[in-house]
Amino acid sequence: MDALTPTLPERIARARADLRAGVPVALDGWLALPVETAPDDRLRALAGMEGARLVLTRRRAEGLRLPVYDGELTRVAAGGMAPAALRAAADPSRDLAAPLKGPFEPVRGDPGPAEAAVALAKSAQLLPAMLLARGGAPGLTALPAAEVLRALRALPPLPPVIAARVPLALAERARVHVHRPLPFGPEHYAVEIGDALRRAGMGEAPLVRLHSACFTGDVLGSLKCDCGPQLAAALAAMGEAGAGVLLYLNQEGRGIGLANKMRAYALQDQGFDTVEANHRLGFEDDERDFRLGAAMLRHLGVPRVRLMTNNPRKVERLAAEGIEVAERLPLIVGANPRNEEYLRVKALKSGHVL
Ligand SMILES: Nc1nc2c(ncn2[C@@H]2O[C@H](COP(=O)(O)OP(=O)(O)OP(=O)(O)O)[C@@H](O)[C@H]2O)c(=O)[nH]1
Ligand SMILES: [Zn+2]
Repeated sequence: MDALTPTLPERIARARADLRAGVPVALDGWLALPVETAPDDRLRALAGMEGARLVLTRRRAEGLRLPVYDGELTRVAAGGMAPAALRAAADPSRDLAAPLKGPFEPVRGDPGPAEAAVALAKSAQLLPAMLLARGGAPGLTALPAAEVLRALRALPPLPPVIAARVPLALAERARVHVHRPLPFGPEHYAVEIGDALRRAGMGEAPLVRLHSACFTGDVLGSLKCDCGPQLAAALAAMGEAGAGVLLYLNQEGRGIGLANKMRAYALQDQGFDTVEANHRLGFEDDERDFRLGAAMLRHLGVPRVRLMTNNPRKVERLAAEGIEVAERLPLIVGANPRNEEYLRVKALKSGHVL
């Protein structure tokens, strides 16, 4: 392969853009099309092709009361299925409007590229519902399914691009570092407070916060969660200590993206809790990859941390990646009557320590 030929990770980046644009991707002789973004005529065309099937996650299948799955996926025959029926099966925020779905006929046997197709949809932050059929078309991004799965599980290189001083109201001596995943993906930010990096170099364990993006909480001041107050309290504590590192990971909505988080909120308005809503959409309750945080800490030269979190999974994930968590500091702020239930469910179902 020469230097001008796109590598597999580069072709995967291109495939993610294709899927968001509603363009199918070719996987091992199959076409894979996301139900969420595909235009109706394209869904109809694929549903008319040989072997047409709808691939959903087990989570979504459970929501549809479809007790047919192999492993984490469900495949149902989709030959001739109308676009509206496909969309209703894919998108539970339509469950109230379109309560009657099916009957569905399970597809068994060789799963083909089903798993890679769903993994690509998730990595494009689309609903994990893919229409598959045998065939090809000119001009499509073509990928080998098994290698796609391996590549999507791997941690991308996350080099720092640039850093500059940004004095903050809560911590005047602050620098913002931008880290950019290669070849392509959302950038993540490290906010360095005071002389945290110098002190880390001398063996001290600085205050560290792994914060996941929450547009509604961080920017709008939403009362549905505790993100905004946690962000402010972490920065204030670091400012006071004169040192700290806040990693701002662009994993909105626990990794499902803002559109899906709003779908989850719509389901929560119908009575589902934060975990159930994720499952109903076809996602796991937490789709974040905390290895990103560890990679950024390694780049910054911070091997030991005092981690501000109530989430034991963050401690475990960092430790598994070789970052020593010298201490876990609880970060309990921002409780209010509107997020009482949300915090209770996180403690009950996601193991958060209150
Ligand atoms: N899918 C989904 N995401 C949510 C919901 N409420 C908040 N979030 C997201 O949850 C994440 C909260 O992140 P953090 O505060 O870093 O993590 P945490 O797991 O609560 O752990 P600690 O705050 O460290 O104790 C953000 O990405 C929010 O956008 C929800 O109801 N559904
Ligand atoms: Zn939030």
